Amino acid sequence: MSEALVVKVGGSLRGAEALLDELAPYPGPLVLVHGGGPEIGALLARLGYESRFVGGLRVTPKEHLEAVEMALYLTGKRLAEGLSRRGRRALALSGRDALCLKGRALPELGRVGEVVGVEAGLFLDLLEKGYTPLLAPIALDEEGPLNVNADTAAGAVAGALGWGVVFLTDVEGVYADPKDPTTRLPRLTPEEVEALKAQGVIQGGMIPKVEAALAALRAGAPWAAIAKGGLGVLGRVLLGEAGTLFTPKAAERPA
Ligand SMILES: Nc1ncnc2c1ncn2[C@@H]1O[C@H](COP(=O)(O)OP(=O)(O)O)[C@@H](O)[C@H]1O
Ligand SMILES: CC(=O)N[C@@H](CCC(=O)OP(=O)(O)O)C(=O)O
Repeated sequence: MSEALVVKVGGSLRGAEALLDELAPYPGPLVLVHGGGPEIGALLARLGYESRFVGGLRVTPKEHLEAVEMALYLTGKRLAEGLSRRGRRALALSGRDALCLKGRALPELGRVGEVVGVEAGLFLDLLEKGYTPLLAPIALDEEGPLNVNADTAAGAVAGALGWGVVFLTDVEGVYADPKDPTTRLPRLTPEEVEALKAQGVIQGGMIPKVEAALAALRAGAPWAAIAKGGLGVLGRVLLGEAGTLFTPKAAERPA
């Protein structure tokens, strides 16, 4: 239970003490990627901006980008402090640090991007020195910063490292009925995901999450899982007792 993991910490979970209590003592190496959707939305609203989402992605005009970064970076620093206070020394970074996330713009969404390059060596160097990297999902292209969905960023980082990835969120996994937590699907293959998307079962913020899980597999991650944040979740995911597990083929299980 000390496998190296990428863990994505989702919007609804930040500030939850239980999550920090779960992540801080995890015995293996962790690279963390955090979101900040609610914080970004709140800051944009205070500035009088409204957000529009397309396929679960926030349309980000250039004039919104500064607020997106400010909200994400404060979120990251708070998380880093919380983990560090619990004995896991964490450094809050973004793709602008050491140019560690390279992006490609999706111009129809403004300054939104996908990830095309990950400087995985930086994360390994920090881990070797005893620091846990905690990454905000901002990537760079030649014009500057891009707002990347945090699930997308986590999937790319997991692919580059070749590690399993757990997307922690506010639901137990993918549900067959989006409103009914008793309908959690314990495992999904890429083919099954496509069918659920076509049926409209996978909606909203769950779309970039499952797409990130599948992208991680394509990029080299051995497995990916979506699970609800809380005490004990990482161990339960690794035992196959919690969450929705994604593998390239139905027969494969995490190590
Ligand atoms: N089939 C589904 N199963 C579970 N949740 C779903 C499904 N389709 C859509 N969702 C929604 O996706 C949300 C998780 O995505 P999101 O809010 O973006 O989380 P996070 O902020 O943690 O990244 C859930 O709270 C739920 O409302
Ligand atoms: C392009 C895009 O949608 N970026 C996201 C980045 C933060 C994020 O993904 O936060 P959660 O994990 O909390 O949803 C956004 O602006 O909300």
